[in-house]
Amino acid sequence: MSRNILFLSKTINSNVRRLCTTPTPVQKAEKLVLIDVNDKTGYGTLSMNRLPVNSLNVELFNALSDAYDEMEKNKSRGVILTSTSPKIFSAGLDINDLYSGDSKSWSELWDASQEAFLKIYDASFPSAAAINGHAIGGGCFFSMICDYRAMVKGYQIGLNEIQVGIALPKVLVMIMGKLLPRRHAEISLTQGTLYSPEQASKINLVDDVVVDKAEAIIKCEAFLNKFRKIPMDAVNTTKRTIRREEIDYIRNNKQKDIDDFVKAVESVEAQNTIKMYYQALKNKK
Ligand SMILES: CCCCCCCC/C=C\CC(=O)SCCNC(=O)CCNC(=O)[C@H](O)C(C)(C)COP(=O)(O)OP(=O)(O)OC[C@H]1O[C@@H](n2cnc3c(N)ncnc32)[C@H](O)[C@@H]1OP(=O)(O)O
Repeated sequence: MSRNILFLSKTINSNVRRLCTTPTPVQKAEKLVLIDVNDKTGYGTLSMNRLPVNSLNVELFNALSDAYDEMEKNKSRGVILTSTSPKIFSAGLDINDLYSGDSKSWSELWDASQEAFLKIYDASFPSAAAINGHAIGGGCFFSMICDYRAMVKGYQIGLNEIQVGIALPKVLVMIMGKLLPRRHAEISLTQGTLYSPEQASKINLVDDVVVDKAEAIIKCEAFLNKFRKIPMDAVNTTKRTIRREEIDYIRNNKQKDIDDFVKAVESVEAQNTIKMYYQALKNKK
């Protein structure tokens, strides 16, 4: 093919691609959390759908909160939290927002994250995480606040905030400190360790290691089924006793917790590290 024809063919192909992919104004935006309720079991599967990596921003936090509100309204028997991505549960906070934000946008981000945290952690039904891919930073955290975790082999999980340059927010420390044996929590939080599912299961970070998403869903359903014969009021009262410290901390210190987060993100050291981390992520290909 001559160079001119090759150029023409590339141009046509790229125009056709553009015509096929450019959304028209009438097209609806994709929902950030897809809800699928199983009529037989009464369980709702909530799939995070902010592709490619389900990075957590205000809109995704709000969509999670709204989905939980809907589950509460419909008297759900349980939720399975997962993702539509074939290989990522969630890559944590949106690094673009950490990199390019300001104190107002970081306050809004943390405010929305607190709301989503409370909806999930203080829900009146159990949540099980089907971790079908990498669960990093906030992605790991949102699986940790579910009542159960099944994770697919071959991916990584952990709270790596320290590597991104952010001092660990208090509620993350509280929850990891309760879930993991003390020594592992300390190492994990201060070094930002990422684990394979097999390693994570040895330190209580995940409950079961599975081969694929289908098996993760089966395990989650089996976990939720355990509550079918137990009165939910008794379960919820007990759960709230266990979780009171973290819930009260956020409810009673909302603004201080937001201020602490903003302070941690806006420090010069954190911003330099976030910038380097962001650039390394973009240059890795
Ligand atoms: C009240 C309390 C509530 C608490 C709420 C939350 C607490 C949160 C606290 C902590 C902060 C964090 O979460 S910091 C973020 C930590 N996350 C990470 O470090 C993950 C970084 N990403 C990766 O390691 C990898 O991308 C991956 C392993 C997740 C996937 O790798 P893969 O090779 O499959 O894909 P790419 O790396 O090519 O990524 C595709 C695409 O996505 C962009 N990307 C990835 N991660 C993020 C992110 N976190 N934010 C924004 N964008 C992200 C990446 O740059 C690629 O973009 P381009 O295609 O444009 O290059």
